[in-house]
Amino acid sequence: MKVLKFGGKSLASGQAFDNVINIIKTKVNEGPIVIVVSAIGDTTDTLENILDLAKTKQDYTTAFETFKNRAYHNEADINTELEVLSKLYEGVSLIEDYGVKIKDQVLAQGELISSKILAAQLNAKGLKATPVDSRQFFITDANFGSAQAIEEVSKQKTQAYFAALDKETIAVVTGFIGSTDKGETTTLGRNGSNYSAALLANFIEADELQNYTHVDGIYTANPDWVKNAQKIEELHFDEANELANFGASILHAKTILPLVENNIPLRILNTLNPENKGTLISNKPTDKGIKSLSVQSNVALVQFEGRGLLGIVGVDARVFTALANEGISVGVISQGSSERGLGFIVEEKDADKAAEALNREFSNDFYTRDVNSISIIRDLAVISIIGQNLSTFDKPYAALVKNKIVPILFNNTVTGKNVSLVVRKEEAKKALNVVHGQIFGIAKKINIAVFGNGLVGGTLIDQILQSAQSIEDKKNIALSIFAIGNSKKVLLNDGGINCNWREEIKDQSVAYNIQEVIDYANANHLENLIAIDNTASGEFIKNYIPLVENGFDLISSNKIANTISYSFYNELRQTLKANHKEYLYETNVGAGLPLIDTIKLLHLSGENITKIKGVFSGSLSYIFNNYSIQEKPFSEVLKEAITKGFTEPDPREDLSGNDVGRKLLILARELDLQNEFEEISIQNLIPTDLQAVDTPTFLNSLEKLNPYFDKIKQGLAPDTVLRYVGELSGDLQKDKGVLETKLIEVPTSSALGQLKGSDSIFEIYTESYGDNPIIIQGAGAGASVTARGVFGDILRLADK
Ligand SMILES: NC(=O)C1=CN([C@@H]2O[C@H](COP(=O)(O)OP(=O)(O)OC[C@H]3O[C@@H](n4cnc5c(N)ncnc54)[C@H](OP(=O)(O)O)[C@@H]3O)[C@@H](O)[C@H]2O)C=CC1
Ligand SMILES: N[C@@H](CC=O)C(=O)O
Repeated sequence: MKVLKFGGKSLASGQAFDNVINIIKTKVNEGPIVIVVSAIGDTTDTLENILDLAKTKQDYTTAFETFKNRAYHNEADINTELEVLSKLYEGVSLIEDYGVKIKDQVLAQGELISSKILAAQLNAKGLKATPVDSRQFFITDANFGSAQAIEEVSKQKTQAYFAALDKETIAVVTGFIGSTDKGETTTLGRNGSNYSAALLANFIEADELQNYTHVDGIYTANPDWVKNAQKIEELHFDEANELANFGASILHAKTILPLVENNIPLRILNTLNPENKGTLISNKPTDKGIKSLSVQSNVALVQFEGRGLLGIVGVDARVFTALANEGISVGVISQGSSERGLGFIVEEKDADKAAEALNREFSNDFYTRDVNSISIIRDLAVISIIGQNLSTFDKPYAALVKNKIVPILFNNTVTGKNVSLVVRKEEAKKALNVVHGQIFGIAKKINIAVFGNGLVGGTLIDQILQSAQSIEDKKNIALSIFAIGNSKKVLLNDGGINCNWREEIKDQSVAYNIQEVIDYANANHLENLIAIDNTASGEFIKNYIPLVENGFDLISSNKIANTISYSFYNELRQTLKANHKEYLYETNVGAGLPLIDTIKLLHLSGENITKIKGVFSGSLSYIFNNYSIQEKPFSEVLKEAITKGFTEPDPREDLSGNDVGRKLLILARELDLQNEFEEISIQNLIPTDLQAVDTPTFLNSLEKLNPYFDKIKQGLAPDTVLRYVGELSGDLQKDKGVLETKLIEVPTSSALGQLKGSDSIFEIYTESYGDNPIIIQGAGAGASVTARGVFGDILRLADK
């Protein structure tokens, strides 16, 4: 025998109801079945609302008429139930009050109607079915509203009923309701229909209880909140019990126990997807480990503090007695060993009542100043990690802090198998996703905002979109670009921007400021945030600190933030530290070459770097490598460098030597030198008349550069070429180094003279390496190598 239980939602819509009939038709061919039903759809709420209208002397009759006229009420003879309701409502409206007994009688009509309608429908489809009022065999205590079955007598009556029932007839039994031994109607409380089904399965020793819901089974987290939540195939009774205790809405602790007694498996199934095998809960051992995350929203923290409470016996007892007297249930509890304060979680609706009860109880202690405050923090949520012990809690906790979510409280259960975190309600969804990703090893989602979609930024976006799937497959990291911003507009998509971004940015982008992007990320609960600066803007860097303070890690190809004042450089790093955020900028020197990381590691390991010199600029390398040996005008070679994407957006940043100066300064600061940009000796290669004009004018006047550079070239000695070099020297153990950039003449046969294309070369001299420097050489400019370098920074951050 199988017991099939159908919830209210399964019976509410046409499609679901048809599925219910089809499921029953199929199951009845496989063996004997008994059906348990809840009230249809929102019936229970509606009946209660009408009751309240009647109590408050409002027009309850219109609402009751609407209820009676529901189309599906024509499908069975439910006059008795409607008559009972009519009388009860009339009585309540007369006396303007009702008690729990009346309420139970009213609500019970929902299940009675439901069982009649389903039985009638089954009969109409040629199956033999009868509605069964469970009040005749579920005998309960008199705890109206949340009654408990008296098992022995209920079992006997149930078995007697089913023994007498024609074996061919399908019983459609009302869930949720019972009666006292005096015949008064009771209801079985929250999840009552599931409890009825479990009791029935126990009493008739069913082979399985199949609970048809509107979801495919139990998930690792609520799939409405966590997109990649996974269905759990099998659970042990103990694990299901834990889940039920922590508020999994499908389960209720008291529904598991009757099944455990007779070892009856419970399968959670979906009426709308009956082919799915759902979740099986049985006594079969399952892999140990974390099973699920649950969230309890709408809770508040009551904080009770008193300096005079240390060592006083009985304070906690008074607190909880005062709450118990008000019928207030307490969740997470926290008390430090100092005994100076006690914090506990209650449902939001009970918070004021709890505070009032404590104020009353401790009024005298306020007077003596032993108690000094009772306060409430509202709008909280509790996230429970079922199956988590503290020994492996470090990663989810660190991930939360990294995402700027610091739990207000956390505790673990005495069994050591569950951890509960109290967080702000508005952070709950993000927190749930962060913890879920960490615990279940499901692709860690990285949400990226790219600022600057020019040569480097645009190439980076394309690279990310092309590689995202393979990175997710190989590294379990899901990269999602949720924002692309330029100097005027931003394109936003919390689900991830796709390959059409160039079109979309034209049609769908909007004017913005940085706070709007931050607000968007928060409103959409986006976790693991990275902001990437691919601009060359001195304005944009003003956004770095707000971004860090709002939970973003930073990556930049833009060199400005690292080369303005040393005080900003320090302030940024302090902000990063205070907010547990990272800033990576490997492409600031040598584009995609691994230079900054190498210098950082050498310095950190205590290696004494004595000098760094070389050709730092990819564009100037390209320009002088070619101009020195080709018969082309300087302006033409410069145009080639611009077209190939080697130069800065304004190429004067390169020709002025500033870009090389910045790179030198960035390396110097990696060595803890505190130089300022103004202290760099820079040879500017731009004739004075072209230094102050705007960028378009300069770009239209490139030929004016030719005489200046021709003269330099003509002065070259035989077998020499021009190279623009940078050098960091001096006593690098002191506060400041000597930084210099200049155009020099080198033998064609020398290492520098042999450079080709846009190659940069960096010679790093250290104490251990002596006269043989570490040499790093390779393409020092170009959108694609630079974007690849930025991509490397993204993966470094994502891996942390
Ligand atoms: N090219 C290379 O080889 C290397 C470049 N870099 C660095 O990469 C960065 C980008 O260079 P590149 O792609 O060539 O530059 P581009 O000029 O091609 O692109 C710059 C982008 O930044 C945007 N932008 C400008 N100001 C702002 C602002 N205030 N807020 C938001 N967006 C802004 C521009 O928007 P709009 O179109 O609206 O103006 C544009 O989308 C530079 O900092 C450069 O130093 C680093 C290493 C190597
Ligand atoms: N314009 C720069 C690009 C990289 O920083 C250069 O030429 O090196």
